Amino acid sequence: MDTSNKAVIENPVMLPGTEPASGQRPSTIKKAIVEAFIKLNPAVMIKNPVMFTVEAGFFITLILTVFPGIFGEPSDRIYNGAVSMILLVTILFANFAEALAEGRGRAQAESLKKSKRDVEAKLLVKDGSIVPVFSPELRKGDIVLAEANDIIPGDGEVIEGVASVDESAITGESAPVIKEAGGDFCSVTGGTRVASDWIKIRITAEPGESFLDRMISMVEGAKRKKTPNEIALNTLLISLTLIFIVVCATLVPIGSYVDVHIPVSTLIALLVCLIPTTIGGLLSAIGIAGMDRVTKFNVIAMSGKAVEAAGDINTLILDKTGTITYGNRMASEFIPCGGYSIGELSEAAAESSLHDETPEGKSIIGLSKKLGERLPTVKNSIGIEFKAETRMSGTDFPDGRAVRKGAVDAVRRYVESFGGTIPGDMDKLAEGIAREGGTPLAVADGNKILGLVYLKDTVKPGMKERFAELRKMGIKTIMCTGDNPLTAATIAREAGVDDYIPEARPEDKLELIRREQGEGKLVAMSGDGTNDAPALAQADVGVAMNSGTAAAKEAANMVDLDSDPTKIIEVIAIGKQLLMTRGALTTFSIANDIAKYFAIIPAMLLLAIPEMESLNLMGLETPESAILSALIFNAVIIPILIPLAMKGIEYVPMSATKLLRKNLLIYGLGGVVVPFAGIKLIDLALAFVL
Ligand SMILES: Nc1ncnc2c1ncn2[C@@H]1O[C@H](COP(=O)(O)OP(=O)(O)OP(=O)(O)O)[C@@H](O)[C@H]1O
Ligand SMILES: [K+]
Ligand SMILES: [Mg+2]
Repeated sequence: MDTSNKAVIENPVMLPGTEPASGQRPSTIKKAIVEAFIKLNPAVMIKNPVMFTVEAGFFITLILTVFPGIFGEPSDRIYNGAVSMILLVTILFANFAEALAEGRGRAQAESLKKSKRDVEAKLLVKDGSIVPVFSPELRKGDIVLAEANDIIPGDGEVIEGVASVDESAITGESAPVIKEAGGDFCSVTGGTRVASDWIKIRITAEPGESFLDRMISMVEGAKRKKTPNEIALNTLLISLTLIFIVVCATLVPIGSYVDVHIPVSTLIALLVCLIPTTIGGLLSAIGIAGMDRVTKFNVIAMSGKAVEAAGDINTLILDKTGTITYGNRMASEFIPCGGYSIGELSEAAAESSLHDETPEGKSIIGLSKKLGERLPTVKNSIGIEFKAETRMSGTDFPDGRAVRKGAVDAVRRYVESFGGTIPGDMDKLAEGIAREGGTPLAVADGNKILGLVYLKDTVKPGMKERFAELRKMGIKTIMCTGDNPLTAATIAREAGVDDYIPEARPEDKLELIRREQGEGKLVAMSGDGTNDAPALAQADVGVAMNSGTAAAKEAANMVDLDSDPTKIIEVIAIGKQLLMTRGALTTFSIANDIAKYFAIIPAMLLLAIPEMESLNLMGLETPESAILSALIFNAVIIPILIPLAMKGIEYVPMSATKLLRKNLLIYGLGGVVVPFAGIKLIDLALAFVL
């Protein structure tokens, strides 16, 4: 596979607000200009009622340019033409902003599509033979073989074998990752490549519904739905537009009553200046650019709503293994108790893991082999699969013997239910392991506990600093783990989370989220396992680790390609930025319109009653040039604000009230002052040119 297949998400560690505003390639700009014209189609424009109103104004003034007397009274053809052209440019500017934002996503989608080519798959059929088929023909449930250098033909779960897989086509990360059956590392993504060895994969996605498909349609914006926040704002903008249409229309009878004739072009100019065209023109670009920024951090957000919700998160709940830690819990030591020998323990531990496909189970077999243990035979024995509910796994032998291993409290209960006793030294030894942050597994043969397995896992680096950052943002972090209280406490301390909940079953994780939400909080959840899926679905923002299971990724509304649980920090910042940018530009747009009103109304009156020269407070040249200047300002403010809309307002952690005051001062007051200066300058320039 060539390296151009990388989904170039160029600089994953770039912080929000630091990205270059004008980092557009000329070809992207050229495409956006063409798109801006295509979007003039009224059937497309109607989706944006504010700009559609401007377009209607454009058509009316265009007609007036050709037939100046069509509405009875004669009017100035050149003036009508000027208004008409400025309106056209205003619409084009707004369309350009949207096209530019969409273009970025499309470029990303293109590089993703390159990794989504149809490949030949090795379909395994019932009689064990291999039939070559094309990847689009694969259905959910099909079993395929993927060997070294094969492109994995679809999303699925490894059911047999171990292989290293190069996922750079999707994650941009060049180091191959190990994929194996069982546990939380069994999911594979179509389009990635087997680097060595082989695996058998059960396909889990129907054609066209794969992870890559969802990713492409997301970054392409094809399935982009308006978020609740956008819908609310849109309603406000439509209401304002309707109000101003009524206001401008009523000026006609009022004018004729006092025998003042107001030209239609002037009325339309006034209307366009009054309706919120700045925010109306930039609104969708702000949303698209926000999603795009999330993708830049290697996070695939399945909805804009989730990104916005991230901006208001109060609580972050994290799974431990595979999320805060790397999740390759490896057996590192056998610690016998109750006077049993290490050999007896090692044998029972291996027996209990005969059918256990999880990394934990396999590593126990591995350690046992290393200690020279001969592996017991599997013949006729029955595997008891590990379940998050029972927190145990094991083997039942034909002679009635049952060996189990699992969380210490679970095995204790199991043994006690068969009338067994607990070795006196077990708790102390288990405590020792847990205190070091390890996970102790107790091993039982029938109703006897033979000892413990020491499972080691490593906390991902940099967690403490990142959680401290979340604290500064006012977000509470809670680690929720199936592990025992002591191990949980140690890892919680090491990672620096605010709180932890040990011995949590999947329903406990779900319950915790519901409880927090019940208190009116917005909750984010990071997780990787199938047992995290219900919680990921319930959370307002569910972030699945890319290393996690298909179920987790399916349930979540975001997937972090780097499997970094603290990536939520960037997503939160982007969400806040998105909400702030939208709020600030709305404030600016409305403040602007008020200022334009005061510039244009005196000019209108002057046009009708030239004696009222005292109304010309701004000292504008002629009434016509005053109106055209206001209209030109109204148009050019859109492209001037495109970089801000795309880049977003920089988010600095501070209290909400402080933030509001700051933004009101800058964008509210600024919005009132700027147009006066701008209109005056344009008026001077017009006088100079004409
Ligand atoms: N293969 C296994 N066989 C027996 N017991 C296991 C096995 N794997 C894990 N356990 C025990 O079950 C407990 C719960 O494991 P699980 O992987 O479900 O945790 P979890 O709920 O995902 O929490 P987290 O991922 O946050 O640690 C573990 O702490 C361990 O004691
Ligand atoms: K306006
Ligand atoms: Mg887990």
